[in-house]
Amino acid sequence: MILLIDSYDSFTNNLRLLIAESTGEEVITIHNDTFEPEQYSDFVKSYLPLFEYIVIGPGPGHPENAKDVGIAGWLYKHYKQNPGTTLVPIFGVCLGFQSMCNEFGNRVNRLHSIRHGQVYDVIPLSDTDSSVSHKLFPTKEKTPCVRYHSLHVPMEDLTDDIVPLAYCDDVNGSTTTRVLMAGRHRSLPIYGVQYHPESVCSSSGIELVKNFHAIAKEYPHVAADSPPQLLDEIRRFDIRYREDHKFHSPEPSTDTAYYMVPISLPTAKPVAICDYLYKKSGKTDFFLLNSASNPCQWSIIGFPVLGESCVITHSTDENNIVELGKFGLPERQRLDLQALGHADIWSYLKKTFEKAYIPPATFDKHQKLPFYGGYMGLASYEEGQHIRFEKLKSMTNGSTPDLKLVHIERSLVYDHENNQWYLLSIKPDDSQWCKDMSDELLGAENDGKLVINLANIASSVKDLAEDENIEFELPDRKTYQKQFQACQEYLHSGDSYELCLTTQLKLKLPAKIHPWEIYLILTLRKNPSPYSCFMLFDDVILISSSPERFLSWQQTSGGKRKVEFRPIKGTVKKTPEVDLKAATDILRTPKEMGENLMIVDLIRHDLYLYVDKVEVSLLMSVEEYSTMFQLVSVIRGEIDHKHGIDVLECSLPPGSMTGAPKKRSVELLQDIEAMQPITNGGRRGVYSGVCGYWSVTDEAVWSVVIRSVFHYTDDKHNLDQYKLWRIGAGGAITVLSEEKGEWDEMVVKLTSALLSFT
Ligand SMILES: C=C(O[C@@H]1C=C(C(=O)O)C=C[C@H]1O)C(=O)O
Ligand SMILES: NC(=O)CC[C@H](N)C(=O)O
Repeated sequence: MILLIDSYDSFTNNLRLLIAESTGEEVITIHNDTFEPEQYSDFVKSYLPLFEYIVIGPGPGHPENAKDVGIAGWLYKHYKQNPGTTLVPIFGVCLGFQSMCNEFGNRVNRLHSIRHGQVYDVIPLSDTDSSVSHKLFPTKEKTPCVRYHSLHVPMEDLTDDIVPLAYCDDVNGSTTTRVLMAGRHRSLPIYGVQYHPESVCSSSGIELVKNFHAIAKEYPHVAADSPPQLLDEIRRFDIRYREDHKFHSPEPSTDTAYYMVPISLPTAKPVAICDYLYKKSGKTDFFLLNSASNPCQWSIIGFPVLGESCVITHSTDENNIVELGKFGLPERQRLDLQALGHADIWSYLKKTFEKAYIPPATFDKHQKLPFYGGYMGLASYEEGQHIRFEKLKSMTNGSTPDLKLVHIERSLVYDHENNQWYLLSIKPDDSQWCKDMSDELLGAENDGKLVINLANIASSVKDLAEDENIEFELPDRKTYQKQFQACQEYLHSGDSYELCLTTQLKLKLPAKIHPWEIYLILTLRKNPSPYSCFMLFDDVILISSSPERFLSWQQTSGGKRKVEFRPIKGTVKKTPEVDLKAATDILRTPKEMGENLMIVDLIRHDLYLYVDKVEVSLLMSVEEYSTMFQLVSVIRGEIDHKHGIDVLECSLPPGSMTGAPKKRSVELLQDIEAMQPITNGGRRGVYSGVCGYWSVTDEAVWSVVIRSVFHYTDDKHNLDQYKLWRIGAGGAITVLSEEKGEWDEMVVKLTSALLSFT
């Protein structure tokens, strides 16, 4: 068994998998603060003998801050003070390595040229130690490896205790500096590397771990035969151990009554149908998830039933309450989650979903569809992890709606590739509605009412900008400059490697403008995108034109789930001069590729929490959108014992919206973003969260809420004749960023939504 100590990095699970795969051993991962300082000595006595060796992982911060390293720093000290005893070998990675050098008398300084997500050749030095027959670097071969560090241990004045084992050449203009990349203690079984062998772009990670494994085996320490109860105890400390995560799928039921017919509406596109229904009734009691272009094949229109369909509301302002209402009715039932036996809203959702679950086999005799009914809705940024709720203020007069899900039993699903519509209902005894809806649509099609050219719809909508009462307020530039500086300080101090700094724009719209008009203008005319949505709840309205799919999961034939993330990171504005080729040249530079790589490694880590096989199937591909070019990667895995919703829960907020490492970055961003008063204590709300669907068959697609406008009906800033709409925008700040460039990128993104109103 191997112990991995995590210092809240966003790459730790990648390291765990690398160790497990290279050695075939069980790896127990604990946080550096899983034990309190007064328990450290007991920990060493009771648990340490269970392990063949310890890996001390990377993380934010500086080894001299006791809080940043926790038990890891103490362990090195303990080894230093007890050199004669039998010690369990240690392997330190990045912060874990810096911490080792620091404890043995070395300074840890800021790097002259900070490297985050950059590939460098690691060059081994000869190790003359003849007491061990294995070496960390047995050959002199250089290997390209990824660096994520702001700090380093100056190589030129290493203490005698530390033997350098590898370095890299860092070229800066005309000067080349050697940066220490690996070392070992002169006499104790402690080794370490400064780079990240677990990154997807590092070579020879497996060999490195195997070499250390062989070295560790030569030390006299032999892992004790462990009493099973001690093993059970330590496994419970593992960061993956979660008792409440079991999910019970019911047996396939054979008597699910449902209705599903393909209908032929050759001219109708999803927006045309919604627009037809809106024009006819003046109402928008539909929820639309629309894919105007690749890479999504499907669009879904959900029809909640007035006064019947359940709407789930959760606010992080009242974390322990879930509210249940009926679509279109103001009454809500308030339930206490703890009293119902739920640890949190996610555990409630899982239990509620189990009751609604219909195995995909039920629909086998029909066309396989992504959605047969289920939930449509959104989760805000604050529904994700690491938010410090005590600092937030509500955006509304009451509590801010953070999670909204409407249960959909009636829907229309459109297959863009085959131009085929499906009408569905899983509501019992619903054939009359199905017949009426189908007659209505076929009638409209025959009468030519769905033969609406999308361009015509778009141009028939009055340009919102003609309404001179529209006002908007950009984020304050001076404050943004301060925010940018604050980010730079944290990137230089080693607290973060990338910070996705975001701001919000206040948009005052006359109350008479209908949200559907905004949807038409935004998604048809101004910013067509693959993941647009229209969601009108009674307390929050979301109109999104997102290019970024966050997470999807699908069932496979063996009852497992295939999950896929599609992060975007790296942005270039489209201009007459910047075409695909020019954009590719700009995006294939260390700055943009480093930004993307950091998020790819972070998402691999999020996914590896529950999944043992993860692959990066697309790395930094340049994609073209309406107003910009972006770098896109795809990360896939297959989950066995857990479910898609577990992956969603543990990977929110989306890494592309936080930066890395996620926990520290979210905490820092909350304070930095609070400098702009509109954010109410660094609250992002719906922006930066996710929206999408979760089918009763347990398949789902969630996109990132960006390039979107949203409105809280009870927003603190609403005025009598005006509604306050919000548009969020931001971008990843790295040490290679310039303030003006980042401000401009943020404005381009704001503008992609704001264009609808100007
Ligand atoms: C933060 C936004 O976008 C995110 C940041 C990106 C970047 O830094 O390049 C790209 C896509 C999104 O993940 C936004 O659109 O507001
Ligand atoms: N990846 C890491 O562990 C980084 C260590 C340290 N915080 C630095 O920035 O240098």
